[in-house]
Amino acid sequence: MPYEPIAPITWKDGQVEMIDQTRLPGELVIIHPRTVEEMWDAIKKLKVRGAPAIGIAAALGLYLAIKNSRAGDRAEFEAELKQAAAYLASSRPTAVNLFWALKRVQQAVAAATTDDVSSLKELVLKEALAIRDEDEAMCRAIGENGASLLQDAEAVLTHCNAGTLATARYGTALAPIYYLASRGKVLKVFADETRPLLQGARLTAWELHQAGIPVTLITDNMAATVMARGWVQAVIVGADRITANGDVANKIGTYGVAILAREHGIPFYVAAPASTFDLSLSSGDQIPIEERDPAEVSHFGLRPTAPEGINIFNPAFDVTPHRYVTAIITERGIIRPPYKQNIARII
Ligand SMILES: CSC[C@H]1O[C@H](OP(=O)(O)O)[C@H](O)[C@@H]1O
Repeated sequence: MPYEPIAPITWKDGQVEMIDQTRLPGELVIIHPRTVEEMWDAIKKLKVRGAPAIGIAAALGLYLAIKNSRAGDRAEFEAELKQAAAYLASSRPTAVNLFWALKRVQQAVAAATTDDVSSLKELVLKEALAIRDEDEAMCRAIGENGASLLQDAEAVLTHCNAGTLATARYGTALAPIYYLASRGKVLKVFADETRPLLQGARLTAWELHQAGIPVTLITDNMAATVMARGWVQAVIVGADRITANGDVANKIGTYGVAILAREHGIPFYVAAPASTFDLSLSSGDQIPIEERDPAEVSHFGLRPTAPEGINIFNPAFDVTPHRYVTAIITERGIIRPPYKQNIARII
């Protein structure tokens, strides 16, 4: 039986079941957000994180917000739903999947033929679960589509975590690695630790090790040496938002890895579902970049690693210009330059 990567967020026995990713790799802790406020907090604090997983969490957060609604009619119900969507949208600004999912659930309710509030409540949950199920299928397809690009490689480098923990299951950047492994082609993976929150060390290394895939953890400043020594034949990363021209917002540090890959003649692949594309933005300089608590940079847990009172810059994402992107792997196929035309054709 091929290895089945873990699903980070599901709906089971009438409640959200979610891995608290801030507790990994030391402990596998399952939590059950019961209110929209608890879901907002889980997204904000990266208990659930990764663009597709954030979208699923937001959609389920909408259901938590309205499941006990006492709205007297459809108009009141839709007003409550809109208010909850605005609240969840305030949790994190960069991953477009969050906004895409909130909009999709609201549109499903708007298109409903019933005015019965109980039926509309059920519809919200049904749409949230459809988003989750479809994301799992998209990740499988990304795995299959991406495999053709990696099948001749021995090792790849990845940044942050775009694995099963960032999606419904299987991941985006790690999906081709899981797909190939299930067919007997086991790639080696070099995982950037990915400061400051260490998604690579804590999450990518953990999930690949669980899957029996040989993973080597490196600090972010080792990527150049790994490439210079010829140890990797490709780089593959996820994305939080891709604009109409193919610019890619992803975890801070991705842009630097892309430049290093270009310098070393190594292909730089981005893996993402269609729900990560934002065609309303023409280029990456329009993408809102989340800036987080400076303490994430100045402390290692509770231990200060920088003097008090200094300036700290802590953007959670950067933007890689499309010119550094070799190809974008989606569930609909592989998109190559010229990106503006080919994204418009495929997405
Ligand atoms: C498959 S989307 C993964 C994407 O999201 C991560 O950001 P965060 O951990 O802050 O949610 C990172 O940018 C990953 O590449």
